[in-house]
Amino acid sequence: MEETNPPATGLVALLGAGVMGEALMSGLLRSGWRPADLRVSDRSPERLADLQARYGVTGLSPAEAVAEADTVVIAVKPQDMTALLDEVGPHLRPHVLVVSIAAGITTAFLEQRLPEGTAVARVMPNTPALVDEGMSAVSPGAHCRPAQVEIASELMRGCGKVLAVPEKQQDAITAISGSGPAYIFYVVEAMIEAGVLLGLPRATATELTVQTLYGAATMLKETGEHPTVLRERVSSPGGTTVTALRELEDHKVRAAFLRAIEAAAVRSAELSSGQ
Ligand SMILES: NC(=O)C1=CN([C@@H]2O[C@H](COP(=O)(O)OP(=O)(O)OC[C@H]3O[C@@H](n4cnc5c(N)ncnc54)[C@H](O)[C@@H]3O)[C@@H](O)[C@H]2O)C=CC1
Ligand SMILES: O=C(O)[C@@H]1CCC=N1
Repeated sequence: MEETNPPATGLVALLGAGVMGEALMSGLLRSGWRPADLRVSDRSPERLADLQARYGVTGLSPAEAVAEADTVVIAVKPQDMTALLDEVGPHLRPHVLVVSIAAGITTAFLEQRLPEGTAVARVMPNTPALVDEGMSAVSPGAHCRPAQVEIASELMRGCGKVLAVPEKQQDAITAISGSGPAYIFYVVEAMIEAGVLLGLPRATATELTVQTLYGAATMLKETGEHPTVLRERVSSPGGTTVTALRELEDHKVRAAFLRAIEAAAVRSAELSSGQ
């Protein structure tokens, strides 16, 4: 039989199979890992049974899941991290790589709660991983070798793009690309509401908005043009676009984005201290 599993990750344990855990797991399965390469754990037995039924993966307790794992991916909420680390720490294999995707949780936080010398990597992914269009940023901890950064990157490449970054950038990255899909969905909601306000059927307003977003994102990605250039091309002198943009400027929408994203980064930095 053809060997499709990238061997570097070895057996992967996923702890916490909620929104992001499932996105990552399904990305791995779509990109060559087999159900037998994965051990999955979730606090909710119903959730675990559902994932076992849909993906054919093996569901276990956290301690059982990590016992034979070469790579452990932790995808629980930051508030659940300490209890989980205490539970699995004694069961980790000596040369394991621990990859955490929890917002705000630093590699130092993880290293302090895991056996001395454990290799950890901090990763910030986002939900478009569900459709293989994720954006992940990977940072190594003190004991994580370059080859292990590559293993963490390989895991994330299963569902999108990956950047290796210094850890000091992670709070800003969490605020931009980690939380970013929510800001875009929020803008989309507002545009659809505006269409409905103008009398369009909701389905029509939705189709117009979603395709416009998709087209604009594709232009940004494929042309490599600066967004200002692309925006100016839409704005005819004395026309509709510039009239709308003046309203956005009057309502300080750009300043609101700056404030909002700054607040998200501050919140990310707070999460390691358990607030
Ligand atoms: N949702 C998002 O857009 C993103 C989330 N993240 C991070 O990913 C992590 C997970 O977030 P979501 O998937 O949104 O949350 P979620 O609440 O959907 O999933 C967390 C899962 O962990 C399970 N869990 C909690 N404690 C556990 C334990 N001790 N053992 C096993 N399973 C346990 C829960 O039952 C739940 O299914 C968070 O740390 C978050 O900061 C990172 C990037 C994006
Ligand atoms: O809202 C949160 O805390 C997580 C991290 C990035 C996206 N969702």
